[in-house]
Amino acid sequence: MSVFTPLQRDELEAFLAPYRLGRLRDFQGIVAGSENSNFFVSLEQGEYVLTLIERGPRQDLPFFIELLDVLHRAGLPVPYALRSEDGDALRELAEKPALLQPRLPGKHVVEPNPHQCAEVGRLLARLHLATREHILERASDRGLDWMQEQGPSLALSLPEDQLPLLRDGLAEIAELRPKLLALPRANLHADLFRDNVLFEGSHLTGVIDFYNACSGPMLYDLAIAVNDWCSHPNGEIDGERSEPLLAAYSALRRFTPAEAELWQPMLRVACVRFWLSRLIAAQRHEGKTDVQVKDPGEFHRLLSARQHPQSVLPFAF
Ligand SMILES: Nc1ncnc2c1ncn2[C@@H]1O[C@H](COP(=O)(O)OP(=O)(O)OP(=O)(O)O)[C@@H](O)[C@H]1O
Ligand SMILES: N[C@@H](CCO)C(=O)O
Repeated sequence: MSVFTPLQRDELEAFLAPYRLGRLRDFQGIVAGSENSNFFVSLEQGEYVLTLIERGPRQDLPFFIELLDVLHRAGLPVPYALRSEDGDALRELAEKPALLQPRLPGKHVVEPNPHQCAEVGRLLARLHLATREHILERASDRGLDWMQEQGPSLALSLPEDQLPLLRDGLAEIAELRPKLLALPRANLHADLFRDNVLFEGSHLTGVIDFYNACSGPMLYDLAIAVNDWCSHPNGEIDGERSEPLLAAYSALRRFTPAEAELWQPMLRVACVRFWLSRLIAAQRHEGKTDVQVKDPGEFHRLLSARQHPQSVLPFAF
């Protein structure tokens, strides 16, 4: 189970008291998730999620809190940091930065249908439209520079037959970097996988885990989402799911010609990013049975399949 920092009931009760949400009924470590420690917390006044931040620079936490406040005010179904009676959103528990957020309803979908994919496209467009006029600047700590820095040494850990694909991916990123960075920008979720979205039936009820959020090209968010939501097991894109996702997005924000031109490379960039981060996580947690480690090989398959165009951006709509 991915709870890196176990909690005692009395330390949790002391932490929760300043929120004035009533007595602690129950709490439980959350198995899903691989980066932070999360707990479902049941209090007299409702259901909440406590997150202990395990990774990443502490100085960025005010950015996440502010972004979620902006998105919450824009009516998006996101968690946001509750304030203690002293007005503090970011506190400390077990020597880790800690946030208490409302628990959102719904469940993750593993095999999304076209309607759910369209909901994801709409959600992303709303996120981008809510932030693009007043972008909260934060460079991704897993952006293009990070890929260029980490890629070559991680490539050495790969089986020889996978090496050329990663090397080509990194070379393409180096070549296209100025064009990618010139694309229209907003705030991005930058990790919109199925396990970060909640649904009740076909209704999208929550988007969680904004700890990779950053500022950057909006197209990158689409590429990350299409790769995860719309891929067949062999890595190829399923048009039955990608078309509704992209069409629902473009109904709210039209793609530009530059975005249409860079769509295929952007899908590959998003593959490289998660291939690398999964390789790092697999090395870091090797041999541990209590940490959820996602398969890096999935992004090898996706990147192989992305060598040939399978999806077109509907920019001419
Ligand atoms: N606000 C919330 N409402 C409902 N459930 C939540 C909420 N926050 C987290 N969860 C649950 O906790 C799980 C883990 O949360 P999260 O994805 O944020 O963890 P993480 O370790 O940061 O994950 P990841 O591995 O995706 O980076 C989610 O899959 C979800 O089931
Ligand atoms: N969503 C990521 C993990 C968190 O960044 C992945 O599936 O590799």
